[in-house]
Amino acid sequence: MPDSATPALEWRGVSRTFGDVQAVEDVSVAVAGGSFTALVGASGSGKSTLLKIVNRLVEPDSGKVFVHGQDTSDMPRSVLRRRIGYVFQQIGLFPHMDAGQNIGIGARLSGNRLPPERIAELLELVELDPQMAARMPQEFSGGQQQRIGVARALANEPEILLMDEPFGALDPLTRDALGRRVRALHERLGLTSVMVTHDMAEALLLADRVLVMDAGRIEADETPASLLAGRGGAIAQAMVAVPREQAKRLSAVRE
Ligand SMILES: Nc1ncnc2c1ncn2[C@@H]1O[C@H](COP(=O)(O)OP(=O)(O)OP(=O)(O)O)[C@@H](O)[C@H]1O
Repeated sequence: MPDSATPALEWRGVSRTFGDVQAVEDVSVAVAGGSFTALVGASGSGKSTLLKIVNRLVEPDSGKVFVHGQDTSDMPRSVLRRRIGYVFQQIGLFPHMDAGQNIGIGARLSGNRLPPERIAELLELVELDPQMAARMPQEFSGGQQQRIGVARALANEPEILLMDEPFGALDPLTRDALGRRVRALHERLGLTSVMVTHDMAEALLLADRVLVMDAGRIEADETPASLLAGRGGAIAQAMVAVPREQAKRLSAVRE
């Protein structure tokens, strides 16, 4: 039975190569239930692969993933994916399906149908008008589309929400607002969330814990406060320096 001492999610000695590329190398991390973790790193550092291994979009070469102490390699993929909501990079809505059908796709794939009232409830959860269920994806802005992506990920009432660069394609204002909304939803629904981002400022502002990846390995595992106090090593500090330098340069701008 799950209990609060068992991590909600754990990678244990997980590795994966693609040809000559070591995408993920011997990663062991345990994520506490109810926490919001950011996975930060340069392009190609292995963040997406680490996330995809959780719901078995990618299988590891070695190592295992546990959800509430249960070995995921023993679970049918459909059962695993019902317990884990996944927000894809580049939104990934089906263009020929309306918003409601996109939100209900997980249920449909497992032979069920989400009732219209549940679709309306999910749209309201991400602060969209329930009347919008019949609109096609291209009739929404990028930020609204990504909110539909979040509603879709939450449709099965998952315990864990994985987000792969969810705000990557959005303008900074929308990105900031949506980040706050997602953090508020995380609290309200009692989720365990892991979010991949390139953006250290976003990670520092939204997460309880920041994992820094480099060349397939976790190079730092710190709280935002600890990173801002200078800990986590050279790679993490080089990433923290970017928003800090920008803030300094902005505060030096005079009329
Ligand atoms: N299906 C695949 N086939 C071949 N190589 C892959 C595949 N998926 C990932 N890789 C390689 O593994 C490495 C890690 O990729 P991954 O997508 O996990 O990195 P990332 O940190 O998420 O990058 P980004 O921030 O650009 O999305 C990269 O060198 C990538 O080219």
